[in-house]
Amino acid sequence: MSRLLTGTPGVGKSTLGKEVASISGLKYINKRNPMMAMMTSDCPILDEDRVVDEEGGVIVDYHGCDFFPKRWFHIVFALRTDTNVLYERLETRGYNRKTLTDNIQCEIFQVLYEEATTSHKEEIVHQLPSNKPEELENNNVDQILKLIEQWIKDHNS
Ligand SMILES: Nc1ncnc2c1ncn2[C@@H]1O[C@H](COP(=O)(O)OP(=O)(O)O)[C@@H](O)[C@H]1O
Repeated sequence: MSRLLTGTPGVGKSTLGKEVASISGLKYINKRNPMMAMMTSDCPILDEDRVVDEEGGVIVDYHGCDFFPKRWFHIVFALRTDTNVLYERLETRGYNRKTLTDNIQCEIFQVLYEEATTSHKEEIVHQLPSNKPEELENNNVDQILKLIEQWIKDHNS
C-alpha cells in the first residue's frame, strides 16, 4: 500500500513524512531513495517490486503526482502552507528570487493540490495545513495515521 505526500517545496513533506514513518513503521521514500528512480529531473518512477515487498507499505514524498500512475497511491496527502510562512521558509533555504517567486505562485494557485485532485479520485486526496509545529505534532500525524487505519479497515472487510 502506498501513500503520497505532495505539496510545494517547503510545505513540510519530508518533516512530516519522516515523523509518520518513525511512528508507524512505514518506509519513507523521497527522490534520494533508491526505490525512486528519476528518469529526468522531473519524472520519478517507483521500483514497484521493492515497494510491494515493504510490509505495511510506503509513504512517498514528492512535489507532484502527475507522473505517477494513478494505481500507485491509495491515499494522497496535500500539504498547504500560508504564503507568508512559506516565503520565510524558502528564503531561509537561500532560494533565489525567481525560484522563490515560482514556488510562492505555485502555492497561491494551489497547483499541487489541483494536480492531486485531477490525477486521483477526489475522495482519496486530503488537504492538511502545515504552518505551525502544533499542526504537525498534534494534528497531521494523527490524521494521517487515522486515515490509513480507516483505509485498511475498509479494504480488508
Ligand atoms: N508544521 C510545521 N510547522 C513549522 N515548521 C515546519 C512545519 N513543517 C515543516 N516545517 C519546517 O519547514 C521547513 C521545510 O520543511 P520540509 O519538511 O523540508 O519541506 P519539504 O519537504 O516540503 O520541502 C523545515 O525547516 C521544517 O522544519
